[in-house]
Amino acid sequence: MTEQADVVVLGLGPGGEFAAGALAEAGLDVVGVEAELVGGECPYWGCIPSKMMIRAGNVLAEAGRVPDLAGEAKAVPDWSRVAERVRREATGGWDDQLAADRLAAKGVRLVRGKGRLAGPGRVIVGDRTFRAGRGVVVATGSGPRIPPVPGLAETPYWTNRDAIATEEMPASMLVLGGGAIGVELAQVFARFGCAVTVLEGGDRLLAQEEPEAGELAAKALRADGVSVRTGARAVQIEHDGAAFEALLEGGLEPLRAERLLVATGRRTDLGALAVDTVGLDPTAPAVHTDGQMRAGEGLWAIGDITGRGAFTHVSMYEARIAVRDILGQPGPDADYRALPRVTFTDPEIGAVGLTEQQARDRGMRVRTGLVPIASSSRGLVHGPGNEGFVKLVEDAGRGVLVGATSAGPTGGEVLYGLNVAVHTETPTDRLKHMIYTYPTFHRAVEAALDDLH
Ligand SMILES: Cc1cc2nc3c(=O)[nH]c(=O)nc-3n(C[C@H](O)[C@H](O)[C@H](O)COP(=O)(O)OP(=O)(O)OC[C@H]3O[C@@H](n4cnc5c(N)ncnc54)[C@H](O)[C@@H]3O)c2cc1C
Ligand SMILES: NC(=O)c1ccc[n+]([C@@H]2O[C@H](COP(=O)([O-])OP(=O)(O)OC[C@H]3O[C@@H](n4cnc5c(N)ncnc54)[C@H](O)[C@@H]3O)[C@@H](O)[C@H]2O)c1
Repeated sequence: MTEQADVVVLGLGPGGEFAAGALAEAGLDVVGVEAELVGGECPYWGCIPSKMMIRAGNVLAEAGRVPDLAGEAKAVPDWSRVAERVRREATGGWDDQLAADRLAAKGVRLVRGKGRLAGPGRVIVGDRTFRAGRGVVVATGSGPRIPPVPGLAETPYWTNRDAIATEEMPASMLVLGGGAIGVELAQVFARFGCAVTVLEGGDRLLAQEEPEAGELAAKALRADGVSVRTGARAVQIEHDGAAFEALLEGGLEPLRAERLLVATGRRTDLGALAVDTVGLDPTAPAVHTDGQMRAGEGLWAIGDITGRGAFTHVSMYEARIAVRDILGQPGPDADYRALPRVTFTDPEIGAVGLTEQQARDRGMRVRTGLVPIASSSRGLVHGPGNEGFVKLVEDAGRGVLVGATSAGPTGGEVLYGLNVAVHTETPTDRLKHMIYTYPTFHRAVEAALDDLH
């Protein structure tokens, strides 16, 4: 027998959980389908536990700066404290009962299981079929992309999930991929005494950001003892029961490590969702949507599955738009010009909008301004750990910022003002004539504006 609902939300990660709750609170009959844990990747194996781990590593690094600034401090890393905090405070022991109860309190009917589409407005979960009167929201997120390196699939490699859940700090770890996951976790593990090597196939870390950001990340990782190998690819991976061995392109000396973390990007599986039953391409890497997150008649898609940036804030942003649209409330289209992101290394690397190269590739006449944090008053005050920079990218034709990077001790927080500037297209001439608090890290923005050339 087909069960009726107004809306079925498929996947209850940050976007799906928000959408399901908001639609139910608005009075709709909502079924939320979740295959694993209500809350998705972010609270259990992503943002929250990884940032707790990073916080712990940063405290150790700060302790290491005490002798230069304040006297003596002895910090003895103990991973069990971090693992315990991740277990207790972040993930509740990887138990989603609280989240499930919260959703139920909002009126959502939670259905546990793997769902798939079965034609317009229809979702199958196990032996149950649901018919959604208003529509279906697809919010099934992404999983790790495992590269086809010979031998890798047969080894007990780690993904982010194993690295986040580990109770033991390995003696050594090889990280495949120098993107956000690779660099954040490499630094944490190194700070807890693990001998880490990052193998990045491209010519720099954080390839989606400014080259200066990749250089800074590499310098920071090396300072923590990480071996950073860019332009390096494994051609064969083996595991002998005790350790991994990676044979490298070019016949370079093989690398051995106790653990191997695969952090080479994310993937979606539209085939498994049977998107062909609603007329979409099951081989596509993402679900294409319009500005109101519509992917078809009575079909919305939000989060990692839309391919607009694998970030929790993108998923939540898109969820708000979809909720509004489903409720028939008018609102602006999704706008990704000022998409912000922060890589939570120490120093933090915040960025918004376009990189210099992306702006040039779009045919803009570009001016850039760049100032190191260390040369600012606040950088001087801060002392050790003051590495970073502010880089601005201006569309000189329109006199507005189209991109910016703020790297430094609080780079992610400094980003906020730049995010507003790019989003609102505030003329750079107006930005130049405002008052910047002294002595803050964000005051480097004023100097970078003066440096535009
Ligand atoms: C290590 C790590 C660190 C990260 N750090 C940050 C960060 O600091 N900041 C940030 O913004 N982002 C970060 N991210 C990215 C962030 O976690 C994701 O972008 C975000 O979780 C995506 O949300 P989502 O709503 O698309 O769904 P997801 O969180 O991917 O959840 C999707 C849910 O759908 C369920 N599902 C999938 N298929 C089905 C199905 N067929 N039926 C039923 N349920 C299904 C899954 O079980 C899952 O619970 C990090 C990711 C990782 C891995
Ligand atoms: N702070 C944050 O907001 C945060 C933190 C972690 C993850 N995330 C999100 O999760 C996404 C996934 O992170 P990620 O780091 O896995 O992916 P990524 O796409 O950011 O980086 C993957 C890297 O792996 C490299 N690579 C691919 N195949 C390789 C191979 N065979 N050998 C060596 N290198 C290879 C790529 O060149 C790339 O630089 C990010 O793009 C981001 O959206 C966000």
